[in-house]
Amino acid sequence: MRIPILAGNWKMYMTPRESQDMLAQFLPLVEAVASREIVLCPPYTALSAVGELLQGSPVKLGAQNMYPAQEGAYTGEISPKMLQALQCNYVIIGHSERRQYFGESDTSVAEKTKAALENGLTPIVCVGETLEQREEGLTEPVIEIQIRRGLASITATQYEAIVIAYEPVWAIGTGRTASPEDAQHVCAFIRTILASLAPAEAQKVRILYGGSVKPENIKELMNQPDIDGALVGGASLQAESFSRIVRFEEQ
Ligand SMILES: O=C(CO)COP(=O)(O)O
Repeated sequence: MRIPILAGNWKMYMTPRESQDMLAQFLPLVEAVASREIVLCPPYTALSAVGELLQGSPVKLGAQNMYPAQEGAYTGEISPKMLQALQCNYVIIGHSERRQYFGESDTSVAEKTKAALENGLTPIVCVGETLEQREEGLTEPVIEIQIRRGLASITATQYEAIVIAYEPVWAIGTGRTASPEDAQHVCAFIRTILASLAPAEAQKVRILYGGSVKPENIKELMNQPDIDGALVGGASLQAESFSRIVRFEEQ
C-alpha cells in the first residue's frame, strides 16, 4: 500500500510573510485529512518560517534543491545538513527548470539523490520529456535514460526511500495537463524500469505526476493505479486550491 503524497512546489514565489498568510488559511483546511502525506517546498528564504509554522501539523517540509556536500566553499549553495537542521524531510532533485535554466544533468541528479538519502532526506527525483521529444516519439527512451542515470548512485534497497515525479515539461505551467491515461502510461513505464533496477522495491516507490495539476483534474489523476500523488506548482500557492488538491476524493 503506497501512501499518497500531495506536494506543493512554491518555486520562486512566497516571502516568509506571504507564506504565513497562506498557511494561516491552509492548515485549518487540511488538519483533519488522514492517510496521505502533505509536503510544502518553499524557497530557501521561507524554509525556516514555514518550518516553524508547520510544527505540530501533519504537513511536512521540503526544499526545492540542495548541493550534494555537507559544507564547504560553495558560495550560494545550501547543504543537506542545513536542510536537516530546519527539519526538512523532502528535497526536490532535478526539477526540469533546474535542468533547463541551471545546467543540471542526470549526473548531478545522481550525486544529489545519493547525498539526500545519506542525510535522511527523501529525494523527489523529477523526470520528464520536452514537447519536441514527445512529438518525436522519444518519451520512453528519454525517461528511461533520466531514471537509469539519475538513480545510478543508489543501491537497490534505497529505492524504497525515494519518490519519483513524472513532470512532462510541456505540461508545466502551461495549463496543459497530460491526460490521466497518458500520465498513467508513463508512470507505469517508470515502474517497469524501477522493477528492472530494484525488483523487490519497485512496487513500494511512490510515483507522482506534475504539470498543471488543479482541483479539477486531481481526482482522475489519483484514480490511476501507478500515480501515487502530485507535485503541484501554481495551484499550491493558494490555500483554497491546494487544500482541494490535498482533499482529492472530494473533488
Ligand atoms: O513544475 C511543477 C511542479 O514541480 C508543476 O508546475 P505547475 O503545477 O504550475 O504546472
